Amino acid sequence: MLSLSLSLSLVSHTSRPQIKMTLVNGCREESTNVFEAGLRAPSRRSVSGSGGAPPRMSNLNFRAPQENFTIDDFELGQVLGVGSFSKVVKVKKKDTGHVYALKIMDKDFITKQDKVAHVKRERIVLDQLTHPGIIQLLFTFQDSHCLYMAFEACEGGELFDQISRKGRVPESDARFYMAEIIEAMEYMHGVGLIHRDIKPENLLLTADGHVKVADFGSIKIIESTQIKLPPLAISETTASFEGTAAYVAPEVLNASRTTTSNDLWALGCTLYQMLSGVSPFQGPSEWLMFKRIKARDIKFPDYFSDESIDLIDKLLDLDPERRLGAGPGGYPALKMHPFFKGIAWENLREQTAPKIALEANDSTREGKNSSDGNLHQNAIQDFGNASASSSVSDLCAIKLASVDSFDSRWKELLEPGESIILASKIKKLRLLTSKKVQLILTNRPRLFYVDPSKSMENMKILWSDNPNDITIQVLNSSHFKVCTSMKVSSFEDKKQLAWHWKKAVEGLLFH
Ligand SMILES: Nc1ncnc2c1ncn2[C@@H]1O[C@H](COP(=O)(O)OP(=O)(O)OP(=O)(O)O)[C@@H](O)[C@H]1O
Repeated sequence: MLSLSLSLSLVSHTSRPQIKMTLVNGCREESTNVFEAGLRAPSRRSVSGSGGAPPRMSNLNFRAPQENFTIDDFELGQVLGVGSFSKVVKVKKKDTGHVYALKIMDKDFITKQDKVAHVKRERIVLDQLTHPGIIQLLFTFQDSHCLYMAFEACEGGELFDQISRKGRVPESDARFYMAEIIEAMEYMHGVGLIHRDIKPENLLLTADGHVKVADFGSIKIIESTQIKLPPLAISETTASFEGTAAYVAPEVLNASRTTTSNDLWALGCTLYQMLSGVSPFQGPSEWLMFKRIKARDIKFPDYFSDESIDLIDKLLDLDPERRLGAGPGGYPALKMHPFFKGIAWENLREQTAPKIALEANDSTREGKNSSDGNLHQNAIQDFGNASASSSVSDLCAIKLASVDSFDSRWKELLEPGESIILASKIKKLRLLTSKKVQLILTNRPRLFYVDPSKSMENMKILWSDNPNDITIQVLNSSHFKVCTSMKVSSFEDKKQLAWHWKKAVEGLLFH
């Protein structure tokens, strides 16, 4: 069993702040007791959508109950993901054996980061949503340090990881993922909710490969919404501007009214990224990315089919009112687009989803077909491994270690007991030139690089002595900076693993 103090320390590190934009209107909360009374929502009318009506919330009862559990009621497993202000860990309830994804948030940290409203909104909104394509909140609890939200576990990881691992998602797979995302978006928009952060990192896969939309902290509700939020939480959503730079719609940059159409733009970017491996408006800085978005400066690779180009083109319409799905034809028009030919919309969740690509070098899972249930079996077995391990950062390291392929040459560079967490051949950028180096992160922790064309002894250490003296600044999915008090070094990872580097380093901090 992992110690709680260890498991919570990582929460105080932001993992994606550089690309995530948040300009909330600054309401601070009087309390971090966001899971408690005062968030009473009156009962609602039923709503349309294939997931059925949100539950009625009479008399303050949350559908996902506030339990009196403690963290000791759970066996902790692997880290499933690290968010800007949370860590999500796979847990098993000791008495029932049920497995959940437990989102753990440090109360002090979310208060300091002004994220209380974000957490509260997510809790209240998720409680009212019922759709197979939306991550389900099951229960919450808290202790004096932390808030805990238990979700159904999406063992297949992020759609982002599938894109990274496959390089590009085959069009038939992208079609299926798109159909499932569209069904969930139709439901969300139908109940008057704008997600505002649709992107491959927030689209999670179940063990059998079906998509679920996650991360409802940035939502905004439209006037006719059927979602109930307490007055304070409503005001917090009206004067805010949130999202992720690469997927943000041009009208958002022009400070126009937020509409459901913003999510359709992000959906177009997501399809482009699935099919090409990269987002459509990449740029070395946010400013250049925004310039490209506003100019709709987009280039389609030769291998894109005509149908996919046409669909992306129509989702990335500069006019939000003409965007496919938002225009007069609404969702039916979007679903009838020729790209979706062959999709049987009526029973997507019963169909076999695309096969999940597992992490390279994952010997325990390799060769196993996710759809045969083995992934789930392995996930359960993870608890045994987790208990034997000494810290959450080790677990995070285990997850990240297999991101890139390792070469026995680098082992010569290690000290006894030291092992590689992440290694990749990437470009070290200088002012006018660049050179290819092997960047290596180890569990000591140590971050160094070597020039493979030169002697192995000639390693340059970027970080070793002071474990907390490092920040990884991600500029976009391929560019990042390693910042220590001594120097700043810039890198370009063509495999788009910038976020993996950040996650891997942060997984080693403060334990
Ligand atoms: N139910 C789940 N099952 C599996 N993994 C999950 C689940 N929920 C979240 N994760 C993983 O944890 C990561 C962080 O979760 P989440 O996005 O909810 O956190 P956050 O702190 O709100 O982050 P951010 O706002 O920066 O995206 C996700 O990107 C995902 O990889």
